[in-house]
Amino acid sequence: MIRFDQVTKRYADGTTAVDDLSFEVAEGELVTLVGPSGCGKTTTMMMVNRLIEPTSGRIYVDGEDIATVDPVKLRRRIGYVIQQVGLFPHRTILDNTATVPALVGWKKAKARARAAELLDLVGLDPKTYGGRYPEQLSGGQRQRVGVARALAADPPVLLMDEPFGAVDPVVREQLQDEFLRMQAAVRKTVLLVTHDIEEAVRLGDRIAVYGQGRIEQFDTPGAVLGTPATPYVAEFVGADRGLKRLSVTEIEPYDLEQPAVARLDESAAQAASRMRAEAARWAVVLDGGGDLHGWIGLDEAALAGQDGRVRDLAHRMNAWVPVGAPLKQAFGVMLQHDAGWVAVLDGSRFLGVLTPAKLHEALRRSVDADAQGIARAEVEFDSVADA
Ligand SMILES: Nc1ncnc2c1ncn2[C@@H]1O[C@H](COP(=O)(O)OP(=O)(O)OP(=O)(O)O)[C@@H](O)[C@H]1O
Repeated sequence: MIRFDQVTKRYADGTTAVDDLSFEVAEGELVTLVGPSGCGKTTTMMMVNRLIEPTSGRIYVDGEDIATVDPVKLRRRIGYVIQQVGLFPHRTILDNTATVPALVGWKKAKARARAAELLDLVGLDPKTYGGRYPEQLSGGQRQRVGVARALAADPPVLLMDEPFGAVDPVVREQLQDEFLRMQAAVRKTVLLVTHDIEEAVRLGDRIAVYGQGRIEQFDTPGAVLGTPATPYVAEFVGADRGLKRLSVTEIEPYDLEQPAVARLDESAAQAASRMRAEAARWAVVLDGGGDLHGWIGLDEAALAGQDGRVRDLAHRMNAWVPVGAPLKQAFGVMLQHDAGWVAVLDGSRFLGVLTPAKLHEALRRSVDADAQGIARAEVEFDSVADA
């Protein structure tokens, strides 16, 4: 959908901002451009909507050489989101959002209806926020309006330059999540510039890691983290690679441990004897269909004995995550509930639990899989003890 063919940009003072760049972004793909300040990310992006012209080379959008397309017409097909959102201070949020459709000649009512729909899409109720002015919104809300506005004319391509850079980390994570949900629905072809490798990893289908004016590696987040192509990339990806990997490694059934199980309809004594046999101090409580009901401790089960029912003694289990969620989420839930383990569910069906040791093992498996170029399920090692 977007193709760079040997593109070089040299500024008048001799600075080579982008040097012989070739890469391709597929339709519906989200590619993040990441690298240190001054490496040429913004220059790359601004050449796509012809705010900057390349010195040599060609750029194609949807198969068309953009040098032959009128820049104004080109920009109508390309949404642009920047960090300083640049909303018009004297126009309402609704009118700000409707700017581009109005420019391209939509009727006012249609443009506004579209704007309201988009505000809704980015999580701002148009009834509440549509009539406000930019200064009456928080930074994060303004950023969302910026995204809504860029999408208003339904462009197939979206360029985003540090779109979440101006907000605090908590809001940023929230905006990133919302953006991913939205992108799953609208499937734009997106180029997104960031200097934050964590953001690049969370958002990108693929990541272009920039060195000085060049792409050092262009690959999936897992590959960039797992097998950096050059020492430079390894350095950039950083020492806390394990932590970053937590956000991209998904929980699989083979990562899980099978704990002792108590049945909802059995007696506490039965449950206690099974826990003793398995040297377990607690058991998960499942119903007849294998759905998670909660958990029960050995001591309380033993104390209640024959007269106690598991059903009456079970505690609610709030520390759970769906299978396929990133390890980071499981880790977060563990910390949030101060729990030594989290249950992993497929819908409501119980699959197993993730303990800190299993989490560590899953991470190691992921590192080894990338190093050996095989699937994570195929990695074999003995136990966490020899890690
Ligand atoms: N108009 C210009 N004239 C001369 N040099 C420029 C001009 N614009 C950018 N540069 C230089 O080109 C290089 C790449 O700049 P660019 O803005 O693309 O980097 P970036 O990776 O987006 O950086 P940042 O993350 O700081 O925004 C830098 O060395 C910059 O100083």
